[in-house]
Amino acid sequence: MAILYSEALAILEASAKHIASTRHTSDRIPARSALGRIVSQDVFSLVQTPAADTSAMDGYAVQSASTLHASPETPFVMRVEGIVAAGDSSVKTFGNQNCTSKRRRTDGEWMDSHGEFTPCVEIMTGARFPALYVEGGTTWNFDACVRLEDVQLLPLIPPDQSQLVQIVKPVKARQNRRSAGEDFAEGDAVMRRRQAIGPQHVMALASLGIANVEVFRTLKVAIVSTGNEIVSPDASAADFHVRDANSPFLEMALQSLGIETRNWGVIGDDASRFVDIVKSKLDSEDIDIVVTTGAVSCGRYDFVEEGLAKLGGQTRFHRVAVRPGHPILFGDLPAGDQRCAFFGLPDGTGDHAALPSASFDPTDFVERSHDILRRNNLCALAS
Ligand SMILES: Nc1nc2c(c(=O)[nH]1)N[C@H]1C(S)=C(S)[C@@H](COP(=O)(O)OP(=O)(O)OC[C@H]3O[C@@H](n4cnc5c(N)ncnc54)[C@H](O)[C@@H]3O)O[C@H]1N2
Ligand code: MOO
Repeated sequence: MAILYSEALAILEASAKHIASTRHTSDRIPARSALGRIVSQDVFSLVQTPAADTSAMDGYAVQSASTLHASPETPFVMRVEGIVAAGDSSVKTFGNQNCTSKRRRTDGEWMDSHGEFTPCVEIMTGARFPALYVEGGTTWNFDACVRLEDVQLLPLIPPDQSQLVQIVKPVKARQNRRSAGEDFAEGDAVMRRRQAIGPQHVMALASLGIANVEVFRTLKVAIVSTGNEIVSPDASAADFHVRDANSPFLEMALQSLGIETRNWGVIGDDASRFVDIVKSKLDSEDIDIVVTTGAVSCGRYDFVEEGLAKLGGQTRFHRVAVRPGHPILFGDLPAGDQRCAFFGLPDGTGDHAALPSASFDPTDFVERSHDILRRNNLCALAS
């Protein structure tokens, strides 16, 4: 007796949940090998990046407030006190020769109201902003960067060849300054559970020093074709043979979802041989779902249900009141000390894409198990 489609879905859901809950679901793997994998838990940043305020441009770190009156008519002149590049922990000052403070031009032209040159520091893109700079009792806060292109170099001044630079418009507060934590602050979510890892995530994780991620285990699906008449696609085939078209289709369909597949080959219409092969394969490898094609109808050689029982498996449903795909069988069977899911798909090429999820996320697994029915065009309920 066939059961209703809705009943089949309910059974599938309950069994899939049960199976999923008894199997280990996630792996911890290097982020750099995790492309396409699904994270099984939220990933949070433990640090901030950038780690410190950095310059977004090559130019000069200046105190913006002191440049307020810069204009083409009244250029604002600064003396370059040092240089800082990405990777430097502090400013390299030009030393005594170039850094003697409070030098004055006799005409006072390039001095501030105290008769001193305003300091600045040459800064490279990505360099940390210099800390507060104290010179002769004055504290300078280099809060902004003026681009190299917006600065004019003036002739070096003897005797120590100090470099003076001038600008002709004010610099805005924090101009060209990237804030610490601008990309990620400490505690920010980098990825959310069930997100697929893309190249951009690998980049973000790398920038935060997160080397390993917890991902849902990739589902492993074993595929078995049944039938004495079935031969491999590359075999020479007599007119009573049928080339195995189902397993290549299933392999490709599953692999396109990132699922690992194992092809256990063609097994003739022989329940005992089926039992031996499936048992020894399940003993040697952790498989989540076994999918067979053929041999689920009611003919003399349709042995799959019998084979499943001999393996200690249980049929949860066999035959759903829908066409095509009417004789579909679903159950589970022992696999080591756990149980794995079992789908016995009916015959014909192409009309059954058993497409469970790429990952062993229990919720996803259930949804994707439904797809096995849906993609079989089983949605058209038969009466
Ligand atoms: N008396 C009844 N007979 C059938 C019924 C029924 O209710 N009463 N249901 C029919 C329906 S519906 C279907 S669907 C099929 C299901 O048959 P099986 O799943 O048992 O499949 P087989 O008999 O093994 O093969 C049928 C057909 O498909 C070809 N085949 C099988 N495997 C492959 C493969 N890997 N690659 C290519 N082709 C394959 C096989 O050679 C047969 O031609 O049962 C109806 N019968
Ligand atoms: O159920 Mo069958 O041919 O109708 O797939």
